[in-house]
Amino acid sequence: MLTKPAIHVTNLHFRYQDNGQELLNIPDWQVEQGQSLFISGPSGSGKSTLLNLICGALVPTSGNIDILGGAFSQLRGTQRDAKRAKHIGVVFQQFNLIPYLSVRQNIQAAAYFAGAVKQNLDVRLLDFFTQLQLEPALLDRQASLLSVGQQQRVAIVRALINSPEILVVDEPTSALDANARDAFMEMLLKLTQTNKSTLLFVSHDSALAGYFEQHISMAELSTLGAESL
Ligand SMILES: Nc1ncnc2c1ncn2[C@@H]1O[C@H](COP(=O)(O)OP(=O)(O)OP(=O)(O)O)[C@@H](O)[C@H]1O
Repeated sequence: MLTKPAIHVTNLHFRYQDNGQELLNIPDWQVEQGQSLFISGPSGSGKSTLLNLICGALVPTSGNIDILGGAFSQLRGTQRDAKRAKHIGVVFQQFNLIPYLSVRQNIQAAAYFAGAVKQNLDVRLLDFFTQLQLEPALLDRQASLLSVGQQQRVAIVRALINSPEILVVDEPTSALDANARDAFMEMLLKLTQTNKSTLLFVSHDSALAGYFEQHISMAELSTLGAESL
């Protein structure tokens, strides 16, 4: 059975308004559903920018990004926000938890923005906490009081709580030592496989590529489909 690609990028060009140079030029690129993909590239090559475009925090200067077979980057802001909340989980480099809210409130906020506060939210929360070896008592702790490792795991729970089809992860291991990094990667891969999510993971650390089914560099992305233009 043919399934629609999780992500389809066509003729994408991107430049920051206050920075004249074109940063991204991706002619034609698809990511299939369920795939785990590692995107590497040196610092400044546009990895975080690409993820921000895919999750709709930025819009292309020109070109299109479709998500799950439907328009995404072309949608108006609120529609795009709603589609992101429903279908895309994001783990940022700095985790971006809301510091003055409790862990539970941080996760509930993500469920709320997806438009469906699921009845079994608490059950799912506790299940994730068990899998990630997080104490349930942490649920009522203020997010600013968590250790870096705890913040990272809570950020994963928040990203996965709505069972998104697509999980986008930006360099989450830079603050970890080698053992903690390996444990984190195994946990992330296991959770995304259980969830059957498409995983996009960016890092400048090519040592992590072995965890993924596919690996592409930012330089290769710029040439995909170029011959057919
Ligand atoms: N808001 C912005 N306005 C203007 N330029 C920006 C902005 N954000 C990033 N840039 C520039 O765009 C380029 C790509 O940045 P980006 O953060 O996407 O790269 P990266 O590959 O993720 O880097 P790193 O591995 O260091 O995180 C850099 O030159 C950066 O200075």
